[in-house]
Amino acid sequence: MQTTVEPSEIAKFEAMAAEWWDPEGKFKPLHMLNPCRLDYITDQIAGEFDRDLSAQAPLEGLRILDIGCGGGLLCEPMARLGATVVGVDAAARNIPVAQTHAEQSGLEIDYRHTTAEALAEAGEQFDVVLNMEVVEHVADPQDYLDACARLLRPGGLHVCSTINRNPKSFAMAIVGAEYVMRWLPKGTHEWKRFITPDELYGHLRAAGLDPVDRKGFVFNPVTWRWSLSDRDLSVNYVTAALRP
Ligand SMILES: C[S@@+](CC[C@H](N)C(=O)[O-])C[C@H]1O[C@@H](n2cnc3c(N)ncnc32)[C@H](O)[C@@H]1O
Ligand SMILES: [Mg+2]
Repeated sequence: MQTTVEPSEIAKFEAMAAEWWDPEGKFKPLHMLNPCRLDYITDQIAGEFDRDLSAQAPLEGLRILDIGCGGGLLCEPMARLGATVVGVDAAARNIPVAQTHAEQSGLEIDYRHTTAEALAEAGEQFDVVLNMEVVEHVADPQDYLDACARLLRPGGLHVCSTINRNPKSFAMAIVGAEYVMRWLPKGTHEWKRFITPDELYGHLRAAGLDPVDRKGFVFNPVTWRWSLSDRDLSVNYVTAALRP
């Protein structure tokens, strides 16, 4: 079977699997980004599915796939909000780490070691596909996004974040994050795998989705916080797209 998994990329995540839930560990950047990206994700879901986020379990009844879920940093808050969550990762070692943490948190999440292609082949369908910080690690972004799009039911929402490709993103996401701040192990990201927002919109459209929104994730070194930006998509950014 054709696979969009890049073995050298998966090996990097296998080696870091034990650190997923350490806020000061190798996934510190994702822990810092989590509140900001959760705001974006929940707002998009609430808008698309007409949910009141102040309700008790606002995402109840929604079936959400977190593709490339890692340790489950997004699966857990989604499950807490009442969604039925399937977390899938191509790195086998992430799965027991995610499962153990969910059990300790008293959450029921269906974690699986598989791929988007295999799920699509099996005919699985979701209301929402979360695809956060994965597309810059796959073998072929278009083939991968084609499979992700097939996993959405008509009217479904696809949220996808990645890193832009330009001199600034090289300075910030690679030199800054890996060499200066040492937030990430050296070699975590390859600049040539980064994707511009227009390229990503092109891939999403080619996969049969309608892009409806994109925003930047911007880090403020003074407040030490991430926030959403309408204008600055120069490094980290997120998109929302719908399956017609
Ligand atoms: C940077 S991490 C992001 C984890 C999670 N989405 C988050 O944002 O917290 C990328 C994850 O994607 C997984 N991955 C890479 N390529 C994949 C593929 N083709 N299919 C499924 N998962 C993949 C890696 O194993 C890793 O766990
Ligand atoms: Mg990444």
